[in-house]
Amino acid sequence: MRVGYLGPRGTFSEEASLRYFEGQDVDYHMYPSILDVLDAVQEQEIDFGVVPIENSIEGSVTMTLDGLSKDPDLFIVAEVVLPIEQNLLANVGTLVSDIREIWSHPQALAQCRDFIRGLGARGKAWDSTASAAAEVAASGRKDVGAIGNSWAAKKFGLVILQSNLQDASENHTRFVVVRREEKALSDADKSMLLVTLNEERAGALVHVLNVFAALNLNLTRLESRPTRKKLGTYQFFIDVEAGWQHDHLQKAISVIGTFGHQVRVLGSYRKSKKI
Ligand SMILES: O=C(O)C(=O)Cc1ccccc1
Repeated sequence: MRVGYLGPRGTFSEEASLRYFEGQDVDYHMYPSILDVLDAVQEQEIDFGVVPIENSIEGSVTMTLDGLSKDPDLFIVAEVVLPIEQNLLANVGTLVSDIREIWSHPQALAQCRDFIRGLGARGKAWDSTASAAAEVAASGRKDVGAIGNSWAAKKFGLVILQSNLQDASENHTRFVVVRREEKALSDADKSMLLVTLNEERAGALVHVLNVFAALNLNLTRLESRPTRKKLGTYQFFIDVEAGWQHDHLQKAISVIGTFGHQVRVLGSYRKSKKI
């Protein structure tokens, strides 16, 4: 089975993939961006893609949400929640006080905003934490550092100047495992829906939410993203504690449909246990 994730070696996405597929016969493929992973699933270059979707400090990975909403063939079949420990990585001989720039993935920079400001350094965005680490190593510079996984330090010959430096000690990222065709798992106990309202009218969202409440369906997340059609218009990503085949969820989807709104099931899977 072919599994793709955001590379190069040493990303948090790699860690999530290895943990989720541990013990299985897997041929791993790395891609330079999250959108490339989703495209590769869509084009069936790989069977599964593993992408980050949400972080406890910084919130949604908007690139993933937008990629999922754009592509009607993608389906989430699992989630993996990983503890994230951010580290300051640098070339041997670098002093923390000499660091002027910190390179990393935007999610990692955001998780360490206070730390970076405290150093008086500037952040610079790369496609992944590990690509930032690789670039720091290749540059040989002693006035830059990278923020990332301790695995990346080993892979690129960097030293860890400081560990566990994210702005809140509790730091978890939820990754999702995506495949192309729908595969409804009979033991799924959680689903992700994408609701697009057909009109803007007072109470439209409340009516949708009331359907879930009336059917005793617990919502664990509600995230809005712009429709990209007009300022002030949104789509809603809704996580529900019920498998896709659950009677109540089927009923909710059909009732919301009768209101004229669009509902797409983005995935259905078993709730992750924290690793
Ligand atoms: O860049 C990485 O290592 C990723 O896998 C994306 C990411 C960045 C920060 C936290 C979790 C995932």
